[in-house]
Amino acid sequence: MSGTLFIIAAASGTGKTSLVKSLVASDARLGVSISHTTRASRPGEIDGVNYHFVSREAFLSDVGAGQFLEHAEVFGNLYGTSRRWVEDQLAQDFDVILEIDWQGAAIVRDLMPQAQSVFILPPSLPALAERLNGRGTDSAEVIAHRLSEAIADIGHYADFDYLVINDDFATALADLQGIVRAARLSNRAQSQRQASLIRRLLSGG
Ligand SMILES: Nc1nc2c(ncn2[C@@H]2O[C@H](COP(=O)(O)OP(=O)(O)O)[C@@H](O)[C@H]2O)c(=O)[nH]1
Ligand SMILES: Nc1ncnc2c1ncn2[C@@H]1O[C@H](COP(=O)(O)OP(=O)(O)O)[C@@H](O)[C@H]1O
Repeated sequence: MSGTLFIIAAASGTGKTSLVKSLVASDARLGVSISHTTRASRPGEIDGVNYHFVSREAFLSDVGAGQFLEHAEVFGNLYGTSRRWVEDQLAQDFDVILEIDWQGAAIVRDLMPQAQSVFILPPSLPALAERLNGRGTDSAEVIAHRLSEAIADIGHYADFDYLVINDDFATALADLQGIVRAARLSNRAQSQRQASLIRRLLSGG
């Protein structure tokens, strides 16, 4: 049996990082992949905790070396998921969350069709703008760029297995916890079915 892979995506400012942080804190079997990025760190972000902050040259060299499970350019910066970390965690039966954009989600879905994907929606576009402004981490220009992409990002909602609305935070968190629980039960049922099939085949039945 291996761990379950979850993909979580949302337009910038929806609240995915906050939700994933609470989700992971509430569940010892769940870990979040720390992406590599060429984006500059925001005040308060820590290298190796929020992201691995790297130069464009180092990132492209890692791409050439096949280090990323997926990578994409988002808002003019490169982002990528470490292949080794994800594979190791899953092999050790830990569940893994990838907090990635819709392009990365499409790549991972092709590579690992068993991944469970969740798209998080904001309650409204004004609420999204308020959250991006309220976060206080980005310049007006960066915020405008993110908002201008929000509708296009949200347009990819139908590619995902689940939709969660992040209006009330506690409700959205409970929805995510429910999705994780259901996916684990499904994963367990599938491995049990395979195990019993294998037993039957090996016993000549
Ligand atoms: N494809 C891909 N996207 C990523 C990765 N890490 C982060 N992202 C996405 O890049 C976008 C920008 O992330 P970030 O700069 O942290 O801004 P935020 O979404 O406003 O918090 C978001 O959609 C993230 O989900 C990654 O490893 N791969
Ligand atoms: N349900 C919510 N209601 C109000 N504000 C929220 C909610 N969820 C998150 N936020 C706030 O919105 C801002 C953006 O959240 P963040 O997790 O950084 O979003 P994302 O990772 O999707 O860009 C943060 O200031 C966060 O505290």
